Amino acid sequence: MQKDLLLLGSEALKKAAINENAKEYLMANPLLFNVLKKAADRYIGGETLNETITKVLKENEKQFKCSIEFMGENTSTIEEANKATNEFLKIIQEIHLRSLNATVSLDLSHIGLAISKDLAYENLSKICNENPNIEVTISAEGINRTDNIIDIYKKGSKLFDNLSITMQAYLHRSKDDFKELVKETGRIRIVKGAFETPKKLSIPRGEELNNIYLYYIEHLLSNNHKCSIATHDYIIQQEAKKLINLYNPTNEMYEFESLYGIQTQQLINLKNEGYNTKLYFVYGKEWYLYLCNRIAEYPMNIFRALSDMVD
Ligand SMILES: Cc1cc2nc3c(=O)[nH]c(=O)nc-3n(C[C@H](O)[C@H](O)[C@H](O)COP(=O)(O)OP(=O)(O)OC[C@H]3O[C@@H](n4cnc5c(N)ncnc54)[C@H](O)[C@@H]3O)c2cc1C
Repeated sequence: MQKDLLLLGSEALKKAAINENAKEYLMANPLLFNVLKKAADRYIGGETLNETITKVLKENEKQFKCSIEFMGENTSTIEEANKATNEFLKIIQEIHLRSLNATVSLDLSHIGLAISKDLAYENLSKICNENPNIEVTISAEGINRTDNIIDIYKKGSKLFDNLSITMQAYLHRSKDDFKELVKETGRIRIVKGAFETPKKLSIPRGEELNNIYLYYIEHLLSNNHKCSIATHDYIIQQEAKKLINLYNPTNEMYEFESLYGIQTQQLINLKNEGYNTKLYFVYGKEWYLYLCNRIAEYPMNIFRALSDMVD
């Protein structure tokens, strides 16, 4: 009964997240905006890069490496895609200027993929070129974009050593994609996968998915290929620790990566045990969708959000 109610709440949030009218109404209402923003603050760097840098500096002091993303996707005009690209360039400049222990993450559809593959590649090239010492990781998006994302990654990898990619373990096609991705030297971030995908194309949450996730991680660690273990799943983290202890990779070869504000204690424990850890920060004005998604994927978070709102 309780589970049904939580699932119902989760479905409602997923709908609310993509309902433009609801979003506009909430954003235009200062009272609601402030209350929701309080709940979002747990999960985001802030609305601006400066706010995020303040949080990143704090986490760096605690020995967490960080990843920074200016949130957004599906940009529909060249002007917006170029504007987003400039923001990513600014992130890279600030990382360098302030000596942050941080990298950059981005959605290719934020910098032009929804308009054209060439535009996305051109903008990605500018971002990678800005500072070859700062890693740039391409996120995984909906399955309709996977081919283009992999093509762009492969092309970019020939020129940029600082380019990395994210692969979704839940997609059946990833077994083949993986064989292609390991031919390049960039870090492969393994995630379970967040997008709604037809059942026949993906593996649901459960043991089969955890096993394939760990198969990818073991393959990467045993072949000395850079990887990121990007999950909040306690069991996977524990199993990955065993693999790290077995293959003994050097520091830069692996990292445990979590989204800021989610199961942080697990990441703190990993760090205290001596493993490399990284926190993923997103920032920007589009936090409403991000907040809804973080609650919808783990409905118990609704109670945390309520508590944040009245705090
Ligand atoms: C660094 C990073 C980058 C990512 N990039 C992408 C990407 O590019 N493309 C993409 O499709 N997905 C991406 N994701 C999201 C990912 O695909 C999963 O949807 C997300 O990580 C939740 O799955 P999980 O591995 O934690 O396992 P799940 O099986 O979903 O959850 C396992 C356990 O983790 C905890 N947990 C999970 N989510 C939450 C939450 N919101 N709040 C509290 N506890 C939670 C719970 O204890 C849960 O039982 C990324 C995730 C991370 C950490």
